[in-house]
Amino acid sequence: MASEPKMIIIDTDPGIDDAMAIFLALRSPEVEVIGLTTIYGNVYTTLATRNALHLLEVAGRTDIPVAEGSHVTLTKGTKLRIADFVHGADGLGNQNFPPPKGKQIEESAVDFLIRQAKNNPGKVTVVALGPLTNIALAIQQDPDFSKNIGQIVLLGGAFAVNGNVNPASEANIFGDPDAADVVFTSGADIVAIGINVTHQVVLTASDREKLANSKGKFAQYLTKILGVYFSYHLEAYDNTGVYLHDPTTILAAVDPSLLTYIEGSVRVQTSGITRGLTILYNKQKRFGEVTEWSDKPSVKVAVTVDAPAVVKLVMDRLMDS
Ligand SMILES: O=c1[nH]cnc2c1ncn2[C@@H]1O[C@H](CO)[C@@H](O)[C@H]1O
Repeated sequence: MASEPKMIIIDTDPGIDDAMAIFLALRSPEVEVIGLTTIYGNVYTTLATRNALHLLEVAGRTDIPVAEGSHVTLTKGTKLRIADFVHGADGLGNQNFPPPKGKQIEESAVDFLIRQAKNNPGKVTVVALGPLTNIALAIQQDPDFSKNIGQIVLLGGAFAVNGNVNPASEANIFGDPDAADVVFTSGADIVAIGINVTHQVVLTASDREKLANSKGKFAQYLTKILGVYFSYHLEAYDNTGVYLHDPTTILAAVDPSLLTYIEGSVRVQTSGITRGLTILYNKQKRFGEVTEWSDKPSVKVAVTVDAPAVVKLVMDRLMDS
């Protein structure tokens, strides 16, 4: 294990699986969470900030700053698609938690991301668990951001499989396809974890039972909020388990060897019925014409995952808390 933990910023829209992911990161000695930045997606940004503060209070980690992110898409769109039907109206399984005592920092998420990357060049990993608006804004506002940021590990895309918003599009990319295209073509070191991979990582009803029976503080909390997430998976997929999208993405940052990757350039469809579609060009053919695909930087896209190892790590770390 590396002696110095990797600094990570989690860009998040909590979210039930975000809550699991944040707790998992806090229980992972390989990484040090230096901040949470918030975004819309599972909830609106204001509620994402409130939930991020609440989760840090539950974890006893109010030393970690929360910076509030964008309320609108990169193109200033305000018609957001919020997945309250997946996570509950409060984003955390309709539990009526009290409002957090703490507040977000004055600095915006974008300024926080830019500053942390600049102060620690090559050292900070952003784990992006929602739509990519904040990251795209950082790239646009600071020409050095793509170089300064160590790595961007993002949950997004449906590579050669159907989406979860519609057959074409995965939710985080659909939330801001313009931002996603900016990020994928930025030249930063990018690892994309799509639902082609996260749909293989399932927490079963019996795993949930184990969480419920363990004494872990995080396990106890998650047992309460997971109900809504389980109901949604049963209703939408006839699945008695739930997909561990966000926890898998955190573990890709913690231990990249849990997954395998292919490299190529990724572009995102930004309009029409395939809006949000992610296409990987594996660069095996040299096309004659110069197009919007030519000379785009390569990124890594996850293709396989050691699902049993991921589920075991998630369970072990959440129960031992
Ligand atoms: O059917 C869905 N619609 C919208 N969002 C979803 C759905 N299923 C899961 N997520 C949320 O979107 C991310 C993965 O795409 C995850 O954060 C998950 O919580």
